[in-house]
Amino acid sequence: MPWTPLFFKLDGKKVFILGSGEVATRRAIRFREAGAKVTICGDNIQPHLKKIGIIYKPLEEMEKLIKWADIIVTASGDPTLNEKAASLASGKLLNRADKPQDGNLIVPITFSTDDVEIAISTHGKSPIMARVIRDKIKNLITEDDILQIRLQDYARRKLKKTIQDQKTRRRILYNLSKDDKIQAHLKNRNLEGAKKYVDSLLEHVGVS
Ligand SMILES: C[C@@]1(CC(=O)O)c2cc3[nH]c(cc4nc(cc5[nH]c(cc(n2)[C@H]1CCC(=O)O)[C@@](C)(CC(=O)O)[C@@H]5CCC(=O)O)C(CC(=O)O)=C4CCC(=O)O)c(CCC(=O)O)c3CC(=O)O
Ligand SMILES: NC(=O)C1=CN([C@@H]2O[C@H](COP(=O)(O)OP(=O)(O)OC[C@H]3O[C@@H](n4cnc5c(N)ncnc54)[C@H](O)[C@@H]3O)[C@@H](O)[C@H]2O)C=CC1
Repeated sequence: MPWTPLFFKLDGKKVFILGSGEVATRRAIRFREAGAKVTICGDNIQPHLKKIGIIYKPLEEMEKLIKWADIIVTASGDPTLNEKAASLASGKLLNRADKPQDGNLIVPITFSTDDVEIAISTHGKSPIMARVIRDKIKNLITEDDILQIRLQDYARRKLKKTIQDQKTRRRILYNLSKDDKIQAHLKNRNLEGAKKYVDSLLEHVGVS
């Protein structure tokens, strides 16, 4: 399988989107919300996109814009035009919304909270099923899991400051993740109590 999932920091990245229909608009909003500089070529200019800083350019500038961009999205309804843009984008990050297997970037369906982010792809086989599976997984994540993430974050920050050896930090963190008293605190939604208990445990190993 030539694909691997990654989380990519889009802040400041330059994105060129060909097309201005449903899919192009969805991509533009998603990339813009992640902090990218987004330019679109298309005939369906939408004022609300301009308001969030998405720039519209005429199709004649496509070649120049593809050179400028870090990421190119082909999402027009014209297969020949999409093909042309894709060939100009050779060597760059390319999302073929129209022909996924010919690009090198797939936009997965996601679900995120402050603490966890989940992305699902069916390798372009069924976006509808990607959504169904995303919703199933979403329902499996409990409040305990979220609190446990916050507690691990608390403990590992503390450990990183005081314990040099990563393998030792790892062992302690695994133990904390299985600790019955921590789990009881988290069941009672008592994150502060769990943190205090972690503080007391860490004091025993010389971490304060
Ligand atoms: C490869 C990918 C493009 C990429 O990487 O950019 C891709 C490709 C294609 N989708 C097509 C069709 C549909 N896509 C949707 C919906 C979504 N599609 C999304 C992602 C992706 N779609 C990527 C792969 C994700 C994966 O790997 O699973 C979602 C998850 C995210 C998003 O788009 O933001 C979003 C859910 C949004 C939500 O639910 O919130 C629906 C449903 C609907 O519209 O209601 C339909 C109609 C039903 C159907 O066709 O299944 C066609 C045309 C096929 C044809 O010609 O008939 C192609 C091209 C092709 O397959 O050739
Ligand atoms: N990734 C995804 O989730 C999906 C991908 N698709 C694929 O993406 C393509 C676009 O889908 P939608 O946005 O739903 O279609 P749409 O019909 O809403 O938009 C197509 C856009 O392309 C523009 N366009 C068409 N021919 C053009 C030309 N010669 N020059 C300039 N602009 C031109 C149209 O003006 C329009 O803005 C589809 O052809 C399909 O292959 C379709 C549905 C979902």
